[in-house]
Amino acid sequence: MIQVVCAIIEHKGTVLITQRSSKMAQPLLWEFPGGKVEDGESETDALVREIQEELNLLIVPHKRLVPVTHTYSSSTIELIPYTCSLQSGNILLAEHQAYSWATIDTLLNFSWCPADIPIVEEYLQLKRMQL
Ligand SMILES: Nc1nc2c([nH]c(=O)n2[C@H]2C[C@H](O)[C@@H](COP(=O)(O)OP(=O)(O)OP(=O)(O)O)O2)c(=O)[nH]1
Repeated sequence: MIQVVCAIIEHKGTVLITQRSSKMAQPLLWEFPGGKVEDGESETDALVREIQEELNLLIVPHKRLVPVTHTYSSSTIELIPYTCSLQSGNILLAEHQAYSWATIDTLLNFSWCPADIPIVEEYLQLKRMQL
């Protein structure tokens, strides 16, 4: 199974979400940015590396949420989410089509990659408990 880490980057009451480009797998769907964990790499090292490469941002991972296993037509992934904070950098999109700093109450309005939906739901539940 392919392990994919993704970052829920929280900043000023919003979270960063990204739209996959037409050339990527799951084209034009929205996701939490991240990517595959390489051999010998920790989940959090992979996350920090991917966000630097894809978005030019330095992040700090915090809480690991519940991983989601999802089977797409060509492969099965384990998608492992972490809440993260932003340390520094300005967004430069290397691969994605678009990004949005989305407020919590708009998250369900986006067309998500299917594997992300349980993660969005868990995250919304966490946020409601914190209110
Ligand atoms: N990064 C990321 N990938 C996701 C999410 N949800 C989801 O289903 N995926 C899928 C899409 C891809 O099939 C796979 C991750 O591939 P990727 O293309 O983002 O990873 P990568 O940057 O390491 O890829 P590569 O081009 O180096 O192979 O996981 C998500 O929230 N974030």
